[in-house]
Amino acid sequence: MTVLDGKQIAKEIREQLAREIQELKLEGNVPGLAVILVGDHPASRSYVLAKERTCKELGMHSVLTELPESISENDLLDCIQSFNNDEQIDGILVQLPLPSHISESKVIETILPEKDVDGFHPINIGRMHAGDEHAFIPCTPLGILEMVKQTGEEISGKHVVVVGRSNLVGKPAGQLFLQENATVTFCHSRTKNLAEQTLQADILIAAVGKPNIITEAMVSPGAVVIDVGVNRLENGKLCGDVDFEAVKPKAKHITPVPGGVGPMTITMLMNNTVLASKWRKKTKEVH
Ligand SMILES: Nc1nc(=O)c2c([nH]1)NC[C@@H]1CN(c3ccc(C(=O)N[C@@H](CCC(=O)O)C(=O)O)cc3)C=[N+]21
Repeated sequence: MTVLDGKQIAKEIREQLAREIQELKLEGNVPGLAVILVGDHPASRSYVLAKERTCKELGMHSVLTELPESISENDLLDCIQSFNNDEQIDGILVQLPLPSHISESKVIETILPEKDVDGFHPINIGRMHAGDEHAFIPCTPLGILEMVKQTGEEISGKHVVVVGRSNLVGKPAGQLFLQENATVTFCHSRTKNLAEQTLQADILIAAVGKPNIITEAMVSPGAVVIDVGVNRLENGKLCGDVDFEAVKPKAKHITPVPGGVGPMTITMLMNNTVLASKWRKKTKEVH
């Protein structure tokens, strides 16, 4: 059994990215990320600050815009437009969730698809489903795939069971593994016998948002278990969807929370921003 160290894997990828960014800089191309935070939810704020810190650490250009909770939808859309038109900005991320008076889909659809490093724009979702190599793939699913690849386990032909079907994690994660030639099953709150499904998994991805929903009896021996849950307990501690201590002895590889998928997510955002910068530069050269 191995516990997959997301922090360490993320660090190695960031070192590689830092080298790539140095080379891009020599060509006069500095990847730039704009992060927009609406309101001052403490957890969102700390994620956003972590994103900015990582940008700086990698030598990227970064701009953080903090807007009040009361901002109108139109003013937020204008702010996005100004980054769409900003030549120094390759990637735009609007931290979710947004206040209820603002339409998330309007916001996402205002971001230029070429700068949508979250991979949430319908154009990128469509490109990803079509297997287009110029799709931005959402950061958490990308992080999950990287962690599974790190184990050296073959993915092709394996049975991946995804528990959770959110647009941000569950759905794109399943799609990504389908593209890697896995057989994919999606489970959710209406799934009849959840354990019957999860016991079929060679690779089990838990992305529900409920502490300990995946128990030891639901995991088959030797499975790879990826825990995407980010649950804040009353005592302030962070925990995943998997009963980690009980499942650990049964799994071949398992990710902890914290220190698993979370750190990979931010690193994949940096990866997507570097890609955005390279792709945009190429298009400019062609035209
Ligand atoms: N537009 C948008 N894009 C996102 O990618 C996005 C978002 N909105 N809204 C919120 C979720 C959540 N998310 C996380 C990122 C890193 C950790 C992370 O690094 N977690 C650390 C622990 C951090 C802690 O202790 O709080 C860990 O798991 O080790 C967690 C969660 C990105 N999200």
